[in-house]
Amino acid sequence: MSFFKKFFTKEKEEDLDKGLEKTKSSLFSKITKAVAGKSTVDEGFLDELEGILVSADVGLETTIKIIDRLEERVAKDKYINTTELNTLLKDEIVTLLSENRTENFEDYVVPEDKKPFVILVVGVNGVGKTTTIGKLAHQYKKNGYGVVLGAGDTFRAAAVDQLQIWSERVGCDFYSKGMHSDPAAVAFETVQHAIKNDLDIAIIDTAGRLHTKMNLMRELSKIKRSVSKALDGAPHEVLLVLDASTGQNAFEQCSKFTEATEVSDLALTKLDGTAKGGVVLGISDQFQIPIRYIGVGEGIEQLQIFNKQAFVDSLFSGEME
Ligand SMILES: Nc1nc2c(ncn2[C@@H]2O[C@H](COP(=O)(O)OP(=O)(O)OP(=O)(O)O)[C@@H](O)[C@H]2O)c(=O)[nH]1
Repeated sequence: MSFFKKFFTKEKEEDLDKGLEKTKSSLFSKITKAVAGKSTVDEGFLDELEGILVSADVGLETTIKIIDRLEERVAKDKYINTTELNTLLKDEIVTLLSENRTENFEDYVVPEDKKPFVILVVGVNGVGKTTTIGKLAHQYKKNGYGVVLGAGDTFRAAAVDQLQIWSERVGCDFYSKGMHSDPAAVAFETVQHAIKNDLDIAIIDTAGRLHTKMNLMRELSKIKRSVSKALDGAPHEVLLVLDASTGQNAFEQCSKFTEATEVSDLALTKLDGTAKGGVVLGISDQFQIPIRYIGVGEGIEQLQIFNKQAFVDSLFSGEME
């Protein structure tokens, strides 16, 4: 059985379909309507498509890329009926996602030679950072890993408390030095805690305040330095969490964080509550950082490993019949 079939259960597929409903009805049903009955791809259609993609927060640059490619393919392949055009569009979107190193990765697994595997989670307040950390810890625990959560967002009492609640819910370790403690010290000691207790994974929360780029840069590099002092080669993953429903704001945050630190992976949350699912395409294209996870609901199981084919299939599903 292929990985895709084994891992992508019926339940997950339904979650994804439901999670993408709003994007689907705003973005892709508009596309399908524009496509319907067309036998040539003319200027008018391309203009219409451009407008639809831009309004779904795909971003202008990425939209132009998609349109250009479509034009090229259509000229080359001497097109076309409606279903073929739809397939071409799907192909181009999957290709675009592949070019951005968004490879399908298999299950919640970390390399054996990196123990503890240290994940630094960054992003502004309210994007779903704590929830994403909790969901991640849950998945790793389910796969038999020992996990500790480090409360590195020490600026708000609620952040520390919420993380503790998640650790209790998941049944994993929790490390905190309380509110107003030095986040770099928390990060250092969380890694030490993992080493001492023979744990496999340390997931460290950070505050990610965006007041100035310099401050953010200083804060994150201090945390990174202290993590690498605790364990050579760590952090192994810097995960930036973005709220997909904020559309263009998510682009801006991604830009600020990637300027401030090296981000290795992205999680896009709250796709279920938004029609702006197009940001997935735009962000992965513009920043060339793999999208690793998508949040499709508040439930503990509703953090999915991003699968580009499943994503595109779901977006286009139920259309064109
Ligand atoms: N619908 C939906 N809600 C989500 C998702 N991810 C997180 N949320 C909700 O978003 C809200 C904010 O999530 P938090 O995890 O508290 O966000 P945070 O970034 O840690 O923000 P603070 O803790 O407020 O700093 C919560 O109500 C979550 O349940 C998602 O994928 N879908």
